[in-house]
Amino acid sequence: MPHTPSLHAPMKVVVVGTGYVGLGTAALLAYFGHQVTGLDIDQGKVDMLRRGELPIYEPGLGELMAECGDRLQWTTDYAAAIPGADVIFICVGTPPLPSGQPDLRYLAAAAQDVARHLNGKMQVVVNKSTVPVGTGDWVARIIEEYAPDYKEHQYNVVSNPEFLREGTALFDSLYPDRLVLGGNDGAGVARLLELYAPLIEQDFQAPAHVPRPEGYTRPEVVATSLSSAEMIKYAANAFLALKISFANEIAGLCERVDADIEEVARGIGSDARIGRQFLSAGAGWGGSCFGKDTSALISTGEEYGYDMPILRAAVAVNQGQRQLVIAKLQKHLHRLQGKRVAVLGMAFKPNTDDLRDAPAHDAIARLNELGATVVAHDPVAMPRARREWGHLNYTEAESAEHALIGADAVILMTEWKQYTEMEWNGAVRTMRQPLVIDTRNALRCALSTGTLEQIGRRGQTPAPVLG
Ligand SMILES: NC(=O)C1=CN([C@@H]2O[C@H](COP(=O)(O)OP(=O)(O)OC[C@H]3O[C@@H](n4cnc5c(N)ncnc54)[C@H](O)[C@@H]3O)[C@@H](O)[C@H]2O)C=CC1
Ligand SMILES: O=C(O)[C@H]1O[C@H](OP(=O)(O)OP(=O)(O)OC[C@H]2O[C@@H](n3ccc(=O)[nH]c3=O)[C@H](O)[C@@H]2O)[C@H](O)[C@@H](O)[C@@H]1O
Repeated sequence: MPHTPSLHAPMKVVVVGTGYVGLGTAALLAYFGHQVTGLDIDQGKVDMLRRGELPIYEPGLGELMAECGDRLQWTTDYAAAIPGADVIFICVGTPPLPSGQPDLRYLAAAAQDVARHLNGKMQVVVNKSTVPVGTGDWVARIIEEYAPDYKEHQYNVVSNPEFLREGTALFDSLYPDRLVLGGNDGAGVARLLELYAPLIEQDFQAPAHVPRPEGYTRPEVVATSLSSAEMIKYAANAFLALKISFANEIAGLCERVDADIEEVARGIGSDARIGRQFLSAGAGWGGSCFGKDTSALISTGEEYGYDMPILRAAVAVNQGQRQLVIAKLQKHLHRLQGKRVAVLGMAFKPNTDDLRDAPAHDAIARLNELGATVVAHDPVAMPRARREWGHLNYTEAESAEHALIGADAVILMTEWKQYTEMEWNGAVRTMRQPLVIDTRNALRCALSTGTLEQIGRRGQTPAPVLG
């Protein structure tokens, strides 16, 4: 059934940067009935999008975009897109520099190009990229400097941080817990409240493939100053990262005292003050944001002479989890030189092709250093790994089952459903040595032969047979 957009007044929106966040934002706003132009400097990405192809893997995104029809356009041309826009979202990348601070050069370039083409009427520039506190004010200064006919108060900079997770981006965008809008003058925030009215009031027809969850009503609107909004984004990611690191630290102690982290996490998470989510022990957090954002917060503290020992510890525990994966292999195989190790999962988490700061990368790199032979598989990220992981030494397996044949060990790095639901007992029989390192505590079946090592749980040697 064709989607009927919300009855709220449509606006003209430009989304600068068509990565994970830009595409999610563009699709959401077009779905609500706004006229959206996605703008990127990468001609290849824009060409793909114009052909109806997606440059990233994100479940359901293609379907949602297809429902938006002509309300969604793509361009590389600032001069054509910016003058007519009511609202301009900046969603460019802010990757980490070796110092830990985010690299703001893409943001500066985008802000300058936006400023050059502002039209002299009230337009709102929204910063959705994750940026250090104070960056919104800096963007306002860039606009002041580069807008040809800048007049005080005509342009408004608002911070609207993004909280979506890759792999569940649409669900997170359509049914968020909160909407954070930070601005130093009410006009910009007021316009965003109008823009987001369908989301705030939840008066849109839920897409068939991303239904509204039972009991969900609406997001909480958190209106703040510009700098508080910027801080909220970093503090939220830092808290989630440290919650995982805490679970990993307790998991280490569980292994030593013969307790089970899965039981412990359930037991503490059922206290509503703690909450069940983000207590899964494993190979540690990865992805494009937790590492980058914890480092950025620590280095902002350093800038002000303010130490952040809790965050530094969360980062250190996370590094330890990555080494633990190899230590568990060594515990059973000892010298890894010449051993054949299968790695299942390359993306940093399931349902994405994103390889940024993926724990699998560090595992393969270390196995290379130790002289092991690596056979790797991922359901969607292998083509991307071919482009981005050329410095690593591994061969691709055509399937998970193929990866296991003749292997001395298999490491489950990413809990893709294909892997957790694989017929493990049959597959391990094709291995040279049936050693399974499940770094995500994702395998629920018991192995009839061999050894299963998990994180913070008792190993199974030999495992009890189920069924
Ligand atoms: N990936 C995620 O799940 C989330 C990311 N964020 C934040 O959102 C921001 C964007 O992240 P991603 O979407 O992952 O980035 P990305 O790296 O996937 O995409 C960034 C896009 O910006 C484009 N770009 C760079 N400079 C440009 C310019 N001057 N003009 C136009 N386009 C330009 C690039 O070509 C690229 O397509 C970052 O600050 C990130 O921390 C926030 C929440 C979630
Ligand atoms: O700023 C961002 O980019 C985003 O970062 C995270 O989202 P994302 O990185 O996509 O994925 P998560 O689901 O948070 O997982 C991050 C990492 O933590 C790991 N993780 C997650 C949960 C858990 O309990 N244990 C655990 O090890 C995952 O395997 C993954 O490597 C946040 O969850 C989003 O709210 C935020 O918008």
